[in-house]
Amino acid sequence: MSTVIEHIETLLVDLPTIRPHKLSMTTMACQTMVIVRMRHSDGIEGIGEGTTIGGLAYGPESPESIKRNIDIYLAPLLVGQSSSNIHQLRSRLNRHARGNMIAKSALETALLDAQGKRLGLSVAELLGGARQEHLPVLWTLASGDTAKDIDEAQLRLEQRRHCDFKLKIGANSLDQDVGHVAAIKQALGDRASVRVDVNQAWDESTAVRGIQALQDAGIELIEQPIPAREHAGLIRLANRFNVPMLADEAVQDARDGLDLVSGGFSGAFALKIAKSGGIHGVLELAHVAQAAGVGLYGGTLLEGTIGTAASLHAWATLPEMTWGTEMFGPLLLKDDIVIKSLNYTEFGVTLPQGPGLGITLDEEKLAYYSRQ
Ligand SMILES: O=C(O)C[C@H]1C=CC(=O)O1
Ligand SMILES: [Mn+2]
Repeated sequence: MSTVIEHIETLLVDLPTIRPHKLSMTTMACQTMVIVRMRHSDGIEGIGEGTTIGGLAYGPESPESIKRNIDIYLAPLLVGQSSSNIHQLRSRLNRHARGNMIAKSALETALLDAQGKRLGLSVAELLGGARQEHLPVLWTLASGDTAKDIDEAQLRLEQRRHCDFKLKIGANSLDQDVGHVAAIKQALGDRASVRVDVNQAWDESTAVRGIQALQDAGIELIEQPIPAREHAGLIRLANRFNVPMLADEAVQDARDGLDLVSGGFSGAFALKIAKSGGIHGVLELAHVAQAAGVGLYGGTLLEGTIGTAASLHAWATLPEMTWGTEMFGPLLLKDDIVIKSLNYTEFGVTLPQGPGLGITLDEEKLAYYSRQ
């Protein structure tokens, strides 16, 4: 008899951050992850993670909606189904439930983790094999204080932890933001690549002024300067400036990617398993980008170790990414819920080894940080 999905459990896990993390739409002191535990009839458990930023501040799914929608709508679509045909299970979820991409991503991760454990293969091997085992990782400077950000960057450089930095701007006035970014770039000089993420905070005319000033200050990449839906505006900005644009909230999946490139967008796409409903969806977007000559960037919604590992297995199957990755989520958290944390060395992270994700839950820590 074939293996079936027997039970799906979801847990809300709250982990404090090492310092306040200030974005244009929220300031985080804690990260909430939805952890999925999926038990199969052969005794194997697959784990997955669905995580967003700042409750409902970042996007239309909150941790609580992810958990409830899995429990009430998505899990019943999977329980009793055969475990191993992941494409069929994805179609079933998409046929019966719209949206909920983060929830779907968490479930697909758990399916892939279980299938890998069953076959004795890593998730990257299930996807055809890893082309890279060590991926570059940037760090986001977002303490809200210029001097603190400079100290943090110097330390990360000395530790050989990170040499690329992304600054979160858009919460303050344009002049304040430009002053902040230029001061950090000047302090770090050629030792570091400095990029910004505006998280949709500007309108197009503010963006024109802001990007010109940031380009003059030596900033290397401008992420999502204007609202997600303004594709035409993002294309205009990409064509107007030498500094490249990185589409993040504007590009959820392959369809968005196709719209942008067919409209004349150039630059790069931030890939996130959470935006695209999981690993297969995000690889579809990556393939559109590759075909169109758009650069790749491995993005995060600040997931913990499970979601970060799942993303790394996906990125590992791609050729070297033009803009590296930002898979630093676990480093922003004070503690972890896994036995062995990811290994960050030499300005990057190593792909975890072993069957499935290569990650084992720490039951005590999980119980301690889980919401009652
Ligand atoms: O890119 C985003 O919009 C979300 C996230 C990634 C890094 C970070 O600090 O926030
Ligand atoms: Mn972003």
